[in-house]
Amino acid sequence: MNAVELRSMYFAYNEKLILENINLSVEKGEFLALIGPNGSGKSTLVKLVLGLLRPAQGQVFIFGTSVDRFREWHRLGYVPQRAAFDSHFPATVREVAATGRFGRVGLGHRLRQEDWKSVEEALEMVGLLSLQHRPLIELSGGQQQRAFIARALASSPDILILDEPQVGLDDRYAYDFYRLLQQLNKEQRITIIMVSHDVSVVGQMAKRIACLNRRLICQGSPRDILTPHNLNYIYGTEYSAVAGLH
Ligand SMILES: Nc1ncnc2c1ncn2[C@@H]1O[C@H](COP(=O)(O)OP(=O)(O)OP(=O)(O)O)[C@@H](O)[C@H]1O
Repeated sequence: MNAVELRSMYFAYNEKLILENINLSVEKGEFLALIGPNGSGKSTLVKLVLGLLRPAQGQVFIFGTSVDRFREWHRLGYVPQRAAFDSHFPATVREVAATGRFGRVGLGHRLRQEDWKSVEEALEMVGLLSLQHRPLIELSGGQQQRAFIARALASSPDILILDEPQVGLDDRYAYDFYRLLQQLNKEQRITIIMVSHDVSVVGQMAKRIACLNRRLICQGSPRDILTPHNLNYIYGTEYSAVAGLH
């Protein structure tokens, strides 16, 4: 059974076609990177997988169940684009991470000891346990980013979806962060779908890459996909030169 499957999926905003005939399967335990130029529909595709948007045509399945009938949303952890965060949210790091647990226990229910244990484990994983009682607004941008990753991990998800998570992370944390993602994928078998522009990182980490530009223009192993020809097509010549792929 696939973790995620999109079948002949179309999506439009106000009659403007954004995604066209998308067929994409993500196997359980896979690490898939989604790349494509600005405005190519990557975040939109992610929102369709999360059930936040509904396709105009076609189907989305999560663990074999159509999104219309899927109820186990706590099995999906989501780290949205940084711009979507409200960094003035008046809460501590621990409280922010704990909000991720409510998908599992249900809103309005109290977190029990084992739930707090999962929250603390998530904070430990992202290296924020020692800062857990600090207000989020007192943290650096990179630390805030890690707090939101802890929130996604607090529900012990089977699928982790990250939309350009590296934006705002400085190099030191980016390295730890990518190591963490690999650990989660390899040791805990969490399926990862990551939207990223960082071609060199994607090439090292992802098992498979899908390139989007309204349609799915190619998918395959990093070796097959990250060719100068494809990168020129997706991003233009300068980009592939910067990425050192010539
Ligand atoms: N709420 C919305 N209403 C109307 N159009 C939208 C909306 N959100 C996104 N779009 C449009 O849909 C297209 C795809 O946007 P999307 O954010 O999915 O692209 P993306 O590949 O994630 O881009 P980026 O790399 O810049 O983050 C863009 O043309 C965008 O302007």
